[in-house]
Amino acid sequence: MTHYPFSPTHPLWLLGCGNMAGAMLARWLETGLDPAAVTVIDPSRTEAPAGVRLLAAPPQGEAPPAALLLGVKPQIFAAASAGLSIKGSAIISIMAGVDGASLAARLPDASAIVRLMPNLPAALGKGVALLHASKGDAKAMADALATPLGLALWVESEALIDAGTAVSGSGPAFVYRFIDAMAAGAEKLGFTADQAQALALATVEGAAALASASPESPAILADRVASPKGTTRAGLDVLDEDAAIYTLIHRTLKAAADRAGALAEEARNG
Ligand SMILES: NC(=O)C1=CN([C@@H]2O[C@H](COP(=O)(O)OP(=O)(O)OC[C@H]3O[C@@H](n4cnc5c(N)ncnc54)[C@H](O)[C@@H]3O)[C@@H](O)[C@H]2O)C=CC1
Ligand SMILES: O=C(O)[C@@H]1CCC=N1
Repeated sequence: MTHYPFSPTHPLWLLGCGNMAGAMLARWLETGLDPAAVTVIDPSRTEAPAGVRLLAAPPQGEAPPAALLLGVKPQIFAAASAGLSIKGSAIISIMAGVDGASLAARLPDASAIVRLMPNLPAALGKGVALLHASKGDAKAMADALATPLGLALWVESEALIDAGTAVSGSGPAFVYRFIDAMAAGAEKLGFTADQAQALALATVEGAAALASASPESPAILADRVASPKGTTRAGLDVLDEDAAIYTLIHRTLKAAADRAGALAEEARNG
């Protein structure tokens, strides 16, 4: 169980609680966060986890929360945060792109601002949380929120949050695409759709688990699978032709990271 620095009199508010903030909240509650310490502000939710207060709009006339998690889309951040009273609160933003300077300009009364870039496997405690301190000191609070999500990693350079948004924030989608492509290939080789998906998923899960447990790098492990003149080498020769897979993944990550920069601009104009 994690010790969370929140209570009904020292609360955590979530502004926007959809896919990502919802996954984080589920994990926090599962690991000991007191639901009575949490308020979800989200106009399209009809229910919240047991014991969590649900509001359609920011409460008026209440003391500011200890921390406010920004879980809305970057494009609606400006509209959604208007009228929020957060004097002295710590802000934890999971929004892609929106930089610390924009957050500070929009929420000047915040005592501290942390950018936290999570990913969806956080729901299982197998996610990644990249963190960057933009203003003030909310390290202990942010650590308490990040650690139960999986790997928590602070970065000095804010640019690495955009880079990490591409690698670990968006990354699960790229891995899912690989699994889907492997399953589609397996179907073409004769497996049923169900068999193909099960094979692809179990292979990726097992390969990742072994890579985690092994002192060897993934590059070495690939060579371990490949017997000289065997089946794996024949397949790797296709993936490696003109560094095809490296080039494709680099272009994929670059496009995602560049989009984070563009989102920042859209949020500023939103
Ligand atoms: N989905 C993912 O895997 C990841 C998402 N993020 C970031 O998380 C944020 C949310 O993304 P998702 O959860 O995927 O989107 P989502 O659309 O599932 O969640 C956004 C939530 O904001 C709510 N909302 C809309 N207007 C609001 C308002 N005026 N006040 C309060 N709440 C309002 C919506 O009802 C919705 O529940 C984005 O900024 C995104 O960049 C970051 C990392 C990973
Ligand atoms: O696609 C997006 O913009 C968000 C940020 C990282 C994952 N989902």
